[in-house]
Amino acid sequence: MSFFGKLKSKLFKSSSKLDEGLDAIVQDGGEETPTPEAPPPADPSPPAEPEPVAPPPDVPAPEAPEEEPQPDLPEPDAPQEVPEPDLPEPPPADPTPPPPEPEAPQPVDPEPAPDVVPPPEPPVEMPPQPVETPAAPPLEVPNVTPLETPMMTTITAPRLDMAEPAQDVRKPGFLNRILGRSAAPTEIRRELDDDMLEQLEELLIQADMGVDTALRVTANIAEGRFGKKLSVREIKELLAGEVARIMDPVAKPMPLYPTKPQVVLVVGVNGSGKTTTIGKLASQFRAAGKKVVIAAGDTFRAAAVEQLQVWGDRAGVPVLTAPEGSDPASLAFDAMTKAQADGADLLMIDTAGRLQNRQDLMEELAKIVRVIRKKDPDAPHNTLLVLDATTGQNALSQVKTFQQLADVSGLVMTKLDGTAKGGVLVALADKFGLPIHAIGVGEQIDDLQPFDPEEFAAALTGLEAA
Ligand SMILES: Nc1nc2c(ncn2[C@@H]2O[C@H](COP(=O)(O)OP(=O)(O)OP(=O)(O)O)[C@@H](O)[C@H]2O)c(=O)[nH]1
Repeated sequence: MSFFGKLKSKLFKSSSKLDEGLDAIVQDGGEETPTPEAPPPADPSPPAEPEPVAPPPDVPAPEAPEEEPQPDLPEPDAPQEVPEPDLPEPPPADPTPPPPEPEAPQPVDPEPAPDVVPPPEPPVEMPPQPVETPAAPPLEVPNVTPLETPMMTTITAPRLDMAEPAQDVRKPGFLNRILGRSAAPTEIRRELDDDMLEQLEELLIQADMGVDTALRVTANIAEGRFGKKLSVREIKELLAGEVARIMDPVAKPMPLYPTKPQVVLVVGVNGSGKTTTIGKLASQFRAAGKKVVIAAGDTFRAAAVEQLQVWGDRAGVPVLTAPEGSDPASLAFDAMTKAQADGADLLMIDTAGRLQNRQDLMEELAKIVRVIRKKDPDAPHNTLLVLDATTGQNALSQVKTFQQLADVSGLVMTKLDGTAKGGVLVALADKFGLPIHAIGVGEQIDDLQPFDPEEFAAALTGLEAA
């Protein structure tokens, strides 16, 4: 919940893009319909109405959840014994289901009092959910097991079968009452047809999910729902469910092994966030009690080395450097020797990211690997590819390229904060199935989070926390 709030706010650009797009799609040809059961939008009171269907007439119905679907009969409450069919007094010309009592102050009031008394009920629209304790453990620091258990999600995938619609934004609250509209909760729904599907596909492509993934996702959403009327909320839930389903298999923290030192080679194009990510990871591992050594393998750029030293200081981890222009493989060898001598748990090796000269880079990486294998034939134990989310679809070609250059074992996606291209992560998962170990959501040392598919899906689609 706390993490969700943080991630959601970090991913606001992606989610608002989808949000706005979905609103526009549903409004385009959609029509206002009463919300099926109109549960009160997330409020602080104990929910009293467990009944899934058949909204009670107007009575607040404090308890006594009617057990059968007949809404017509006015509750056995004292006051209105009168027939009064099912239409409550504020009839906003609806189809069938009686509008479920506009201002129903839910929990409290002992007596009905139809709609006279506007209860104070604060006009909460979005749940405030501001501060939150960071809670979520940083980057999984699994213990010594080759195949870590992600420990994070318990797949609560928002299963949707359109029966659990609901608290769509439009809340018939205070303002409506003041304006004299008794405002039965309504929401716009649009029938799912070819046209709408096409618009959805388009929107997902724009959100950087890629054509193939967008087509697959929309096809899954459409399955069994063609011709049905869907609200924005329902579409978001369906979408989030699909995204989570794709992402779930790849959400894996970086595995830790008993080997000492475990060698982590970090690759990626210049500027993707390698240095920053190494610093963040080193800090998290150190906080978890691991002894870490960093090797500044991008010896071609003095600035890169300096930057890594700054991060090493922040993380409280030693950084081994070599003179500018020296052989990175030789530095890696020295670093390996030192890490072994020091009994370090982890050796993280930064590398250059000059894709302009792919051949040179390939040889350089291959040489680093060759050299460290003289010390440990199994090294590197992880090869992390760091990708910048703001590059959108370009991240896909970077994965392809680096898979040719190195034996990529997992991904870290940086800069998910402040980009509208977060959907590319879905495309990556769908296309390559490489483990996503962590996501970068800012420039601070603690802005690296474990990847949680459900939270990511909810944040990406703009779904409110349940
Ligand atoms: N907003 C945001 N910025 C990030 C994130 N990760 C890295 N950055 C920024 O991206 C820029 C590049 O990050 P570096 O870590 O230097 O990237 P690099 O891959 O090491 O780049 P080179 O040293 O040029 O190879 C820096 O300004 C970082 O602060 C992130 O998750 N969010």
